[in-house]
Amino acid sequence: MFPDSRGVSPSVTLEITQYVLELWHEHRIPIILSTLFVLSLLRIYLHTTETREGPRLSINGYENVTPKSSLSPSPEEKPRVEVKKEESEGSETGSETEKPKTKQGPRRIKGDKRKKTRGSEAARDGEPRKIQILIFFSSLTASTEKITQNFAQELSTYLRGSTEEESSSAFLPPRVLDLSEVDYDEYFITPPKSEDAQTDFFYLFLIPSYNIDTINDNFLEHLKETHHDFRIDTSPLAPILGYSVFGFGDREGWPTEEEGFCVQAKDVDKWMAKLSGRKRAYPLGMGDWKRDGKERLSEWRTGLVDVLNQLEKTGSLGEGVRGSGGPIESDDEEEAEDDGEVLIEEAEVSKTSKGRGSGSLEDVEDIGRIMELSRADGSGQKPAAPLAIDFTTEGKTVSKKTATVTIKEMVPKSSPTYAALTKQGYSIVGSHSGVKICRWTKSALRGRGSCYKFSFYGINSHQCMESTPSLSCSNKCVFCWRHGTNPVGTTWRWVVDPPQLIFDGVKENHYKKIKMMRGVPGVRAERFAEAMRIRHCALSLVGEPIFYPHINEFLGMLHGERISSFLVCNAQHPDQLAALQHVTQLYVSIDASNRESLRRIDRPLHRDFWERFQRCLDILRERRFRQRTVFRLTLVKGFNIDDEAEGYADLVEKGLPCFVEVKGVTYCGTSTSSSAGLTMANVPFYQEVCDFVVALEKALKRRGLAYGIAAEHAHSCCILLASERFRVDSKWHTLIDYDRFFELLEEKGPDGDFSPEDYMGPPTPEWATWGNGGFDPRDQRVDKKGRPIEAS
Ligand SMILES: Cc1cc2nc3c(=O)[nH]c(=O)nc-3n(C[C@H](O)[C@H](O)[C@H](O)COP(=O)(O)O)c2cc1C
Ligand code: SF4
Repeated sequence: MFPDSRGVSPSVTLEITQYVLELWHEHRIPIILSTLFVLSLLRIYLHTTETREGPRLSINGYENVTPKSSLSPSPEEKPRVEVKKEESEGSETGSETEKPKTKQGPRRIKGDKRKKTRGSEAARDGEPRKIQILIFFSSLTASTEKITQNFAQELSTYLRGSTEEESSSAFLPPRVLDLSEVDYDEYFITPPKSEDAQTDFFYLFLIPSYNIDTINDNFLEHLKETHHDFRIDTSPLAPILGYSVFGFGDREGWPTEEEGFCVQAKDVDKWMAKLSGRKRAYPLGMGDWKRDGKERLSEWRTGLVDVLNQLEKTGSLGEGVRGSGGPIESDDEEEAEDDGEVLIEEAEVSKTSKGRGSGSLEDVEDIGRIMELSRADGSGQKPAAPLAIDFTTEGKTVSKKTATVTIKEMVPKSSPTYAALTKQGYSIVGSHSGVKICRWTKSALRGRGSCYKFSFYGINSHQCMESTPSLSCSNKCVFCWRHGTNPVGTTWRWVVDPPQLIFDGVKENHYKKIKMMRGVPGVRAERFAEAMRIRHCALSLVGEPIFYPHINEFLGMLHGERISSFLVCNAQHPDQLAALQHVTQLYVSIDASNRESLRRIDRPLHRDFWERFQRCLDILRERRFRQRTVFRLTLVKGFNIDDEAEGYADLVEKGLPCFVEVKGVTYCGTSTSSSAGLTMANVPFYQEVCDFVVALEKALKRRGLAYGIAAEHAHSCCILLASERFRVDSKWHTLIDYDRFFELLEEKGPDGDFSPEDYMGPPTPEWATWGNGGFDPRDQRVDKKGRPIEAS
């Protein structure tokens, strides 16, 4: 054997190797275990000392996160406003050293790479977050530019306070950006990058409209292209916190929106909704720069400041806006439903009935429902003809059962009725009251037309609250759109909630629902602001309002806040009707012209329903010079139209109401009101309603009664006959002077002696009178899909 190059002989090497192997075989287990232990320690050490930048998925409020001193020292962050030019933006908003933290798909076409890591996602735990408002404007003749500068200054003051000490908010000074100078790619393909990854962005736009080629067209084209570019996410601006648009226009040249008023602001609003994933934080505002521009802008700013303050506090834009609670964004009109609209609808009934079938049927009034269920008997077959049911014929069971009933809540939270009603959009207040925002309120907020009560009586639908203090009723009308879901009873036998609780609750819930409309496309800032003041209350929703034992106190509260009251009753409670104090307008539903027909249609619970009905007409007649009385007729083809004009004329002769409202029943829903056998075929055409009204007018004239056809609202198939008492100098005066009504109430009290003529309003507008259709010319008519309908 020769020694190797280092002078070690091979035999020695072999020995060493054998020795090492022996050692290994002997101690390998402890060696492996110790190595694993050391590696684990190392791993733990590295893990605990690593800098973590976990994603922050939701913003949980900005309040108190930024000490004022941390925002104020930099001159850049003082409450100043300046027009940022394209060149100066780069250093502020983009940081080339900032690395994207998540993978980026091959979507960008130009500009910087899209970085999914936006401010909020990259936030370090506990570090303050900031909100940067960017105010974009365009201006050709410089007026918008000037307004924008002032606006930014004001907004800064409102959000940050006017002094350094006060500026402890999360808001950075707003930045004003001229759309003719900014690089669109920097702001409108993705939100800009913030230097510190701690800033979220909020976009505002002040846009004048031009029907000539301007920078607005380039800008809109860019928004449109971005949205349609298949390589870019359809909502690439979704990371911004929200946006809102205000438009300037000139009503002298472009009087209405259809004629182009503020058309480009509307377009910016539309495209920003798409690009931001519908983060409209506040409705589109519009102003005429020569007339109400400043006023509208300041109104818009007030609403905006509310939203921004909420954003700072909660990190959310509030319900109704995408990304913040339940979005109700939709371009589709919701199903028709309101006090005036009697709907044939059944969709919910069977479901609810099934739900109640599980042993919760305790009241005799539910016999109707039981009967329906048994009729349906699982076969799903509809009865061939409407059933004439007098529920009071179940007399024995009635007395037996009601005698044992203890006082309970009308609609307990745990009941299927509660679930069914809330699912349908009602807010249940206390245990027996409800409020729901009607489709006309939503429609008016979007400038798409008000209900017939605007045309006939001057009620602003967007300022109207639809509610009832009693969800229970004593009829089971065949066309009742909540038939089967609302409780029924002949007497009040439930817990009674105090009126103040109901009053506060219905208002609160109404406003909550209005606020949820903030992000809905087409809602106008001006009407939205007005809607935050309820001026009318339609006591009619579902159920029988005068059933509530404290109805007069409740009315007093409404009137105390100058909220008018339109109360609809079913002519089954003469005693309560006789005790009713002043309401602005008192309705009685007249669903048939004779006893048999009334039994078939209203399916009353009271045995003496016809006598009760007659007594109510007598009371109405007595009251006609104290209350503004109205007969409401709902026409259902095959039930109460044919040959009944004479019978109705007799009833008018008996009750001598101030007005007779005639309305065709409205069809809604996928199936018919099967329990009653109603179908679409029972819905009269408008022409049929017109023919009926003409026949009724003739029948009244034949009786020597001075009534005439005063107004119409073809859109909702409704026509108004009025007593000649409301015709002055050959002009109909169906409108109401609400201010005068409240003055009279204050002067004379709720039982005071004053007559409907004392608060008669100005003449009915020409467009609402008979023969002119009745659609509010301020609004845009749309079809069911929201497409504009051209005026014929
Ligand atoms: C040529 C021209 C076209 C206009 N077109 C419209 C229009 O289509 N719709 C509208 O509402 N206002 C229109 N206006 C009114 C402007 O929008 C309004 O004057 C606005 O306040 C101008 O803002 P600016 O001074 O910042 O450019 C137009 C004004 C001009 C001079
Ligand atoms: S009166 Fe009020 S609640 Fe009734 S339909 Fe009109 S806006 Fe709606």
